[in-house]
Amino acid sequence: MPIRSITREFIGKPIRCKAAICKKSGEPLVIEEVELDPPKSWEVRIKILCTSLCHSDVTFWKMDSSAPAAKFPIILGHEAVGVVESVGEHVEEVKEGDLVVPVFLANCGECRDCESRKSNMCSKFGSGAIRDMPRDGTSRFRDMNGKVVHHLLGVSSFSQYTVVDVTHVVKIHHHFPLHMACLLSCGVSTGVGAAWKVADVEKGSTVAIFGLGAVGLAVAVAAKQRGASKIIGVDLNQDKFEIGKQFGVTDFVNPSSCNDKSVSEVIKDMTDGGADYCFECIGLASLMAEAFNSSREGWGKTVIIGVEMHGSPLSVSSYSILKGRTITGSLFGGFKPKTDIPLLANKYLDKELNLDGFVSQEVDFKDINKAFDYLLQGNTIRCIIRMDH
Ligand SMILES: NC(=O)c1ccc[n+]([C@@H]2O[C@H](COP(=O)([O-])OP(=O)(O)OC[C@H]3O[C@@H](n4cnc5c(N)ncnc54)[C@H](O)[C@@H]3O)[C@@H](O)[C@H]2O)c1
Ligand SMILES: [Zn+2]
Ligand SMILES: [Zn+2]
Repeated sequence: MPIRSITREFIGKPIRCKAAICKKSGEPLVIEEVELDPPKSWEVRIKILCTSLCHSDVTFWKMDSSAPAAKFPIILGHEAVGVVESVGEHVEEVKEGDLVVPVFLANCGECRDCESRKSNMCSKFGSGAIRDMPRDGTSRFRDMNGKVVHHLLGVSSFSQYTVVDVTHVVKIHHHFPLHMACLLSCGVSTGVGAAWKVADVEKGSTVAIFGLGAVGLAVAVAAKQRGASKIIGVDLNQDKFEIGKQFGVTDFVNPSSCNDKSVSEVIKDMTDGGADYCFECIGLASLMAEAFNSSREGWGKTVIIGVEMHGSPLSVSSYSILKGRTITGSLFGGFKPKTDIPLLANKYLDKELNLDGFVSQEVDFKDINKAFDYLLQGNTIRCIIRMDH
């Protein structure tokens, strides 16, 4: 049976499937059977075909169990592609068999923010139901003892099936390559959007990217496509220079080889006073400040993409801001998922945007913990997790 096909026998009923459950902060995921309810009104049940590990999953995985936002057991995973198995009442946008990308950011299309050109922060459903379903705050997953298992970021893709609110679902062309669709679900779209929509990088500009994971490399690809003259990668992993060159990185700074200078001083020297655009794609407040300090006085713009791993506050000098530098941030690169993912998909198909090279490993679902090992060891860009069905 082709993997994309769906069976109709569970429509309207709970379905039993395998999910990788995170039972405690920082512990390996455990693959177990769960029961998943049918979709309620405005919800979509999706058969996940493949998923991948974004650093934000690791941040939630590591979150201290005593943190107010922490809820265990939980099903992580928010970068994925799948096929619609069934839909709840009022769902007209997608139907059984459609290929869809679930996204952590809601896009209702009707609220003030969704209607504004200036925002992608859907104010009706918020910036991601961090836990459980956005409309009623309950979970659709239970373990075999009937105990609730929580959702993450409105997606929970580390499961053979998941239920997602329709505002978090984007339909894509049925023949679109699965791995690429998976990448567009979070990391790659986020990086491209940050460069194109948030920073609006222009031809000839200088760019500094802190962190050359999938997100940072996507910033590089997008900055190159806009004609940036210098794209400086900053990473502790020296191998990322050679890797980065394939994505448009032209220069490299390893913070551990800066001797007595700070990274920002080195970048200022390399850019005749500071980079036009700086991006933080790691998730550490100290590096967000360093990125900001690397930006040029007068017009330098810093975009925060990283999710601070420890929740630490950011401290920058107000005098630096007086000198005309700006600092901003974005979720999902400022893109509106429902309109911008299909646009990016078309740009990829039309060869206007080269997104090859992001998949560095593939593992079977049963080996999902290997994806965590690769990311923690720093030798991955994106690891695709193939779902078995
Ligand atoms: N804002 C959003 O919407 C959004 C979306 C996706 C990911 N993110 C965040 O973006 C960040 C990057 O995600 P990713 O999946 O590309 O991560 P990743 O782990 O794949 O890449 C991070 C890179 O940073 C480097 N690095 C780590 N610590 C460093 C340090 N102290 N100095 C220099 N380099 C260092 C690593 O070597 C690695 O190359 C994460 O914080 C993630 O949570 C945000
Ligand atoms: Zn992500
Ligand atoms: Zn909205």
